[in-house]
Amino acid sequence: MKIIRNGWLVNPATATDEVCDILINGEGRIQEVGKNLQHEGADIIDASGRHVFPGLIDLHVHFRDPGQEWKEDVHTGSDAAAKGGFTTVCCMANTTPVNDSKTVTEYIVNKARAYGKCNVLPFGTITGGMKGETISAMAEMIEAGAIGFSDDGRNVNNSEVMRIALEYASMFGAIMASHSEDPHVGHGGVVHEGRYSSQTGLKGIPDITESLIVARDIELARYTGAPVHFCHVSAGRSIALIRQAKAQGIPVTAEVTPHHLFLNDSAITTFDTNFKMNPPLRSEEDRQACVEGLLDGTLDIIATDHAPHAITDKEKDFDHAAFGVIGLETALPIVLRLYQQQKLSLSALIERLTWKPAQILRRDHEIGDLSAGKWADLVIVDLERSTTISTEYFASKSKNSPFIGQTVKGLPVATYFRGNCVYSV
Ligand SMILES: NC(=O)N[C@@H](CC(=O)O)C(=O)O
Ligand SMILES: [Zn+2]
Ligand SMILES: [Zn+2]
Repeated sequence: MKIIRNGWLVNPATATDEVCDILINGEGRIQEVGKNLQHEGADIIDASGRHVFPGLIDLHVHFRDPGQEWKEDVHTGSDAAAKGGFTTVCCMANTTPVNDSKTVTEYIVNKARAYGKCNVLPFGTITGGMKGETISAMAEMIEAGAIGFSDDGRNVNNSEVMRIALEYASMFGAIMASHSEDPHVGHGGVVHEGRYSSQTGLKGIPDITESLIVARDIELARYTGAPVHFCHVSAGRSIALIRQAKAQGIPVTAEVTPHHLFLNDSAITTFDTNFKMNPPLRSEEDRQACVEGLLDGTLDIIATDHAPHAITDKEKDFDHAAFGVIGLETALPIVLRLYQQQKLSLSALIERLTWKPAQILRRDHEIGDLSAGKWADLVIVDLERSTTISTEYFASKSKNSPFIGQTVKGLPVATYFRGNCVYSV
């Protein structure tokens, strides 16, 4: 038994926002939450002066396992998650081979379970081989532990394939995550099409590359009644469409990344390839629309799109460098700025990293909530602790962060997964 003593508990699921104790049983579940809890022989973890949040949940990471383990693997990805305060992450299927079978799904689930630092819940592909042509073996992947489907990294171009996939996946209650990118509009682009693409001469990807497919998938969700989740929304136009769809009762949800909330395309004038990702950093107006969308609930959750790449993939000229940035270790302190700037209450912010993603995952009966009976997945945070992010900061195998050099405040000091300490400073 353990008692997390005197931490300031922020638990959005129960609207708890006060100092209390958490008693954890030998199974790793919460026995009781309350004031001055006592239990003979329990280990006491002093959290006074610290905050306690449910373990963070990330609906969008790339762990490169199997196939590109030099960039990341399930173990180092789990280490990065634990360091960032995440106890559940959902890994995308664009591995080598892609996860379009129960074999790959089982491999990931078993490796993550054996390591035991966090839940790693795999996405399977929407289409066989991620080729966009045929529906993948969804039923067998669900049975093996997949939580949803996505061809993330690639758009599903054929609208009929997407329509059938939505209908089929909805029978399992699985998430269908749309990497919305028209393959032709802005093809070959590397940065947002606008002032800075002209200035730098880099080929642009316009905002409509995203919003055209967001519009299509909203129509598919409306027509089929099957829910669609939008990955890494970056453009103001997409957000306007999602807002309108939600007002009409169409079943859509959406995520936004820390980098699209806090960076804009002016960063690319440095030609630093750690600012290259897909979708690209967009204009300041788009960035502000992302913040607005998060504040008004159009964008439901924050997800990192943690996309590790080796130095050799990034130390290239801008046109040839890989798309993607890591995010697990920096997400919490970066988005805490919204609280520090008084744009969002701490509880409302933490809800977007815990309770809301648990609901989208349909796992809210067991995670994302620190109540009696739930898993003791939690993070203890020192809101005053600060650091300047450097390459040494990362537990991830890759160092491709756009936040290197930035000073952040509010860091995890300990992470508990199923009652076990998996990270501490
Ligand atoms: N976001 C990225 O720039 N890259 C991702 C793919 C993706 O999320 O679309 C990757 O797998 O590297
Ligand atoms: Zn994507
Ligand atoms: Zn991704």
